[in-house]
Amino acid sequence: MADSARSSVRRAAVIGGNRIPFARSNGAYATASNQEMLTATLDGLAARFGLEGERIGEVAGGAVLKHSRDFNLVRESVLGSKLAPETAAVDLQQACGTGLQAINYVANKIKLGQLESGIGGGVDTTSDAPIAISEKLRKKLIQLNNARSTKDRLAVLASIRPGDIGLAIPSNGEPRTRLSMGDHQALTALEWQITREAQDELAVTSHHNLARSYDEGWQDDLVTPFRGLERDNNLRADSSLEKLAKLKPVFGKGEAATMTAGNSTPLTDGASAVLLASDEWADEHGLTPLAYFVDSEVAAVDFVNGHEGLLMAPAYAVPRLLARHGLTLQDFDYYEIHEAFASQVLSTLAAWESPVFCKERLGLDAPLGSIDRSKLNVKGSSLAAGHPFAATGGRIVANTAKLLAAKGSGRALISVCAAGGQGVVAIMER
Ligand SMILES: CC(=O)CC(=O)SCCNC(=O)CCNC(=O)[C@H](O)C(C)(C)COP(=O)(O)OP(=O)(O)OC[C@H]1O[C@@H](n2cnc3c(N)ncnc32)[C@H](O)[C@@H]1OP(=O)(O)O
Repeated sequence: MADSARSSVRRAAVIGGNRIPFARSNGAYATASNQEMLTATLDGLAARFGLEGERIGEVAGGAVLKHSRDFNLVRESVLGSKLAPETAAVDLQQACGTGLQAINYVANKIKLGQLESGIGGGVDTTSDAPIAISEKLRKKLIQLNNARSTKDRLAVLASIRPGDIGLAIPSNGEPRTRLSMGDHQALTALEWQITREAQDELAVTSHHNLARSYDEGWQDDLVTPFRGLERDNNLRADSSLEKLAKLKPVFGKGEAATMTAGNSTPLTDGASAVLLASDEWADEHGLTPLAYFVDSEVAAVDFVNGHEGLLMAPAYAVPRLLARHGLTLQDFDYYEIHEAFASQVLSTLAAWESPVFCKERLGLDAPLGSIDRSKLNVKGSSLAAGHPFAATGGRIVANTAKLLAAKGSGRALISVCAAGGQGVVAIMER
């Protein structure tokens, strides 16, 4: 057991996690709701760990895209599940950091003695996205609802102009810059001189690693079949550099146009959940922890004024976490870096290797240095599995816990970039 895990007064044990297979949007789960997917995932966890009818301390989770009916999404999912109805639940949201933050929330409460057991996770669907009506029409409808007389109601109705009638469809854009996340990242990739070839190579490795993990039975903890799916349907086991080289760029312009549908995550639907507990609770339930959730850090960057790339916050969060634990970037057996885009991973790694970035932006005397790339996303990551925003953190933590358990002992670094210029990172150990 590594020092930082041992020194905690109470540890947050990761008992295990699961997820439904992830599906490309508008496909297998086109008619599935967030609640249906999260409930199925919670039921999967309950069945696997004998939690049916059991009161869990708290379930934390969320979705990035929510309908107004989903204001209490996690609690409603718990009520629909086989967990005891007395299980409390909370909704959290930090864009793609949601799942990892939910797990961090539960882990911290366990460490503080506020919880003995908890579940952290998340769900998202871009197929069942919440389409709203235009702002003007919405305001008129509120006036209509508040009108006290028929005359007032008719007056409001008469004031509605054809131009007021419209839809507000959620987009992948940053509200303050109006650029999509892909277009933002294309600029960052150019800044760090990340080539199309290097991005495609990372994408192929992700597909091959995930395909191998299925072949070797690693993904035996998925909740299957779910709506007919047995495995992530974005996975292309036959992915190759030649096939990826044929794809046209979809983000960025001119020399920034290096990102394609193949080296960017697809829009995805899915859910994940992870069971955490104190050592005592695990013992009482005859469950053996796979690993421990040691600590987490969050950072934000000023992308609005162009001071930093939108998805570069993990590059800042990781050194803070390393400093708190007296660790170097090389002190890890596994690196799980969420592949929002291949170039996001590569820009982050390049920044840590850069003496200028590390000195001027991180205030370090020496660069953090490079990582052993054979330890990176060894069972594939979001490029291959897909990225249902809030569900990615749970996928990564559950996978990392299994990796550490299989190895017997070791330490892993997790990094997840998020919209709004934020990043959530964590350390796990066994
Ligand atoms: C949210 C946060 O907080 C932080 C983050 O994570 S940031 C990341 C958030 N996520 C995103 O921004 C999603 C980005 N992705 C997208 O918007 C879309 O998937 C996209 C614009 C990149 C592509 O959309 P699309 O064009 O509908 O994709 P799709 O039709 O599936 O693929 C286009 C072509 O590429 C091909 N293709 C895709 N992946 C491939 C691969 N790995 N190998 C070979 N071919 C591939 C497809 O077969 C398809 O070919 P055809 O046109 O011949 O059918």
